[in-house]
Amino acid sequence: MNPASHARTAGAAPVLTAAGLRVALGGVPILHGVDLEARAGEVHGLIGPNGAGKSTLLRALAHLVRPGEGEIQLDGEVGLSSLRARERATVVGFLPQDTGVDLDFTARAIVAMGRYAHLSRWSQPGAADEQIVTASLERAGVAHLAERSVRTLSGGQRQLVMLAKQLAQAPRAYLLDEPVSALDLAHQLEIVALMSSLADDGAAVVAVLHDITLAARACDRLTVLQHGRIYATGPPDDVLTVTMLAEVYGVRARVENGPEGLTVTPLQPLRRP
Ligand SMILES: Nc1ncnc2c1ncn2[C@@H]1O[C@H](COP(=O)(O)OP(=O)(O)OP(=O)(O)O)[C@@H](O)[C@H]1O
Repeated sequence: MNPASHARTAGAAPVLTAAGLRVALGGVPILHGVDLEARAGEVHGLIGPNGAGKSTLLRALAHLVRPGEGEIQLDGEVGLSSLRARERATVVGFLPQDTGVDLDFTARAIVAMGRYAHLSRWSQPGAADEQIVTASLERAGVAHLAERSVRTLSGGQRQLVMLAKQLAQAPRAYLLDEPVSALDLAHQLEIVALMSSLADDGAAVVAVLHDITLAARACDRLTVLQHGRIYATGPPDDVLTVTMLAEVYGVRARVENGPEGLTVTPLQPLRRP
C-alpha cells in the first residue's frame, strides 16, 4: 500500500458495518457469520476462490439478499433495512458481475437512471442532473458511447457504462462486483485510479477482485473469504502470504514486494483446499 492511501484510511469511519451475517440461498447456507466494515475513504478488496461467497456478501451489503441472521448498520446506528429504497440508493450503489442489459436504452439513459435516487417521486431530472450524468459518463471514460444503445456495446463497454450509472447515483458506498473483469489493461488501471479517487472523495469502496496483484495495489484493505467465512482481513501486506495462497487458493505461489508494490505469481496447484 502506498503511504498516501495509508494516510487516507487512518481513522476512517465505517459507513456500513456487517456483523455476524448468515445468508442461505435456496436453503443452502452460504455465509456463516461474516463481519465486515466498509469505511469512508477506503478501497476494500474482497478476494477468495470461486464460490467462496464474495458476491453473496456484496449483495447482502447492498440489501439485495436478506441475511437470515446478523444485520448491516449504516454509520453504526441505523439498520440498512429500515431505510426506504430511494434513501438506501443514496447510501449503497451496486455494480453487478453480470452487466447484461436486454433493454434498448442509450448509455446516457441508463446512466441517468442513477439520478432517480436523488429525485423525489414526482420531480423530473433537471439541468444539474444532466450535468452529473455527462460528468459521470466522462469520468468512466464512456462519453463517446452516450448515444449508443447499450444492447450494441461490448461487455467491457457495458461494464463501464454501468459504472458511470453508479457514479451518477453517487452513493456513500460503492459495492463493485468484479468491476475490471471484462476490461483491458489500460481500462483496468483507469478503474483502479477511479476507485482510489472515489475513496479520496470520502466514499467507501468495496470491490470483488480476482487479480490478486491488482487487488494488492488497488486496495487499502483486503478481506479473504473461504467457504463463506473470513479467513483474514487487513492490509494487503499482512493478508497476502504464501501460506494464505496455499490454504485458501490451493496454489504454491511467490509473493514479492517490489517498487510497484506486491506481486503474486501462482506457480503450481496444490491439493484443493
Ligand atoms: N441462488 C442460489 N441458490 C443456491 N446456491 C447459490 C445460489 N447463488 C449462489 N449460490 C452458491 O453460493 C456459493 C457462493 O456464491 P457466490 O457467487 O457468492 O461466490 P463468489 O465467491 O462470488 O464466486 P465467484 O468468484 O465464482 O464469482 C456458491 O457455492 C454458489 O454456487
